[in-house]
Amino acid sequence: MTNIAKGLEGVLFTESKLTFINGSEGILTHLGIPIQEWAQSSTFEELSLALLNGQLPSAAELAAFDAHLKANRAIPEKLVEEIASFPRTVAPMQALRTAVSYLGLFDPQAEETSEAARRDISIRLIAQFSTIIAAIARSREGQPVVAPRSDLTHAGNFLYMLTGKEPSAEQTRLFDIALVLHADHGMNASTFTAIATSSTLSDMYSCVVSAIGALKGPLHGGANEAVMDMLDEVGVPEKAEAYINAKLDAKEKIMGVGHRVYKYFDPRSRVLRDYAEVVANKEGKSNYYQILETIEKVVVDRIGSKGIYPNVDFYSGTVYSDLGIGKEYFTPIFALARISGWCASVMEYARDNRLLRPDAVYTGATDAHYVKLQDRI
Ligand SMILES: CC(=O)SCCNC(=O)CCNC(=O)[C@H](O)C(C)(C)COP(=O)(O)OP(=O)(O)OC[C@H]1O[C@@H](n2cnc3c(N)ncnc32)[C@H](O)[C@@H]1OP(=O)(O)O
Ligand SMILES: O=C([O-])CC(=O)C(=O)O
Repeated sequence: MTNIAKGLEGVLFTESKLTFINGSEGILTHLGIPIQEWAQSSTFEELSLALLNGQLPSAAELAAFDAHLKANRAIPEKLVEEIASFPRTVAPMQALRTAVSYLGLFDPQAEETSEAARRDISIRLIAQFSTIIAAIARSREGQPVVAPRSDLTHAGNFLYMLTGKEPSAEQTRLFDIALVLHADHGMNASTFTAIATSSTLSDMYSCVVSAIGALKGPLHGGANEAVMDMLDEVGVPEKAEAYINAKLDAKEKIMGVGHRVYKYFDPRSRVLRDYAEVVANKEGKSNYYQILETIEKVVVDRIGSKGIYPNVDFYSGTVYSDLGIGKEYFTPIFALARISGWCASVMEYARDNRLLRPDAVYTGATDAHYVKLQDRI
């Protein structure tokens, strides 16, 4: 019998020097450096450059990259107007997909696929995702779009554009850590989609637009918003245990748990849980954190033996929510971080490109013949 790798599980299709994951032990490294060290000591800007370059940057390289990002934060006025004209009912990820595609129309380099062009476009996309997502959020909330500032970090400037207020150093740092944790994750569905598009020698904007579409689904990046829906449905911590037991009894999936690669705790979920706990204890306010604690316990007790543990989406929403961000923007924020991984992975694959084209076992009709429309019953 032909072996089918359903969902391409375990299929190795390329080599990469960017990200390593040991799913059974819950280990994640970028360039060999543990994710906990990136979260503790680095910044989103530095990790993005390290992924694009395949090595840790020097101080001068990082300063030049940072300046380049800052200089590219603004988006065309026409795009701001277009975003403001989107119907309010449009989901932010729909808006992001359309806005990034539209942005490409203003980029004279958009159709170029040389390494140098891909790199220039990547830097612009990393910088401009932030401005686009903030503009989408402000417009949906009926508020004026806030122009980017060049004296703030990537994380700080995003929060500033989103809320119209300069964030505290603590808020900026927390958000920066969340961006670092989400920046890259090997051959996940959206990165794979970006690479599949790029493998046809298509352009960078097409790769990224395809990736946004893949990230949007609730089995991937959309799970962070779905977790928040679940928390709102549970309402109070006392109801969490019965709620999860009922879902599991009904063989329904719990959002924010389970992962194709991790069969143990996702290390990023541990970092985010620690921050969520600190915020909850300090502010004494987070019902959400207490509900998640209970859900985690029930899930690990009941289906941990199947390798189902909290993933990165499980605690990220509480962190964003503590920063005052609405749940509709959680998945675009995932994209705000993952754009670096998409671009770096596309560039890495493009250096040794081969068209991606898997196959299916044919199980349809054989020996059939065309029947004229009028003769069909
Ligand atoms: C950033 C990210 O993309 S991280 C993932 C975000 N997605 C989510 O949080 C959505 C919820 N999780 C899931 O749907 C899955 O765990 C996925 C899609 C992430 C990975 O799934 P897969 O590797 O395809 O595993 P699959 O869906 O085949 O499940 C395997 C078994 O685990 C169970 N399982 C998997 N995830 C869950 C879950 N979230 N809740 C309950 N049971 C689950 C399945 O029911 C199945 O059980 P069975 O063998 O008894 O039928
Ligand atoms: O790797 C995956 O399958 C999902 C993903 O993007 C992540 O966990 O960050």
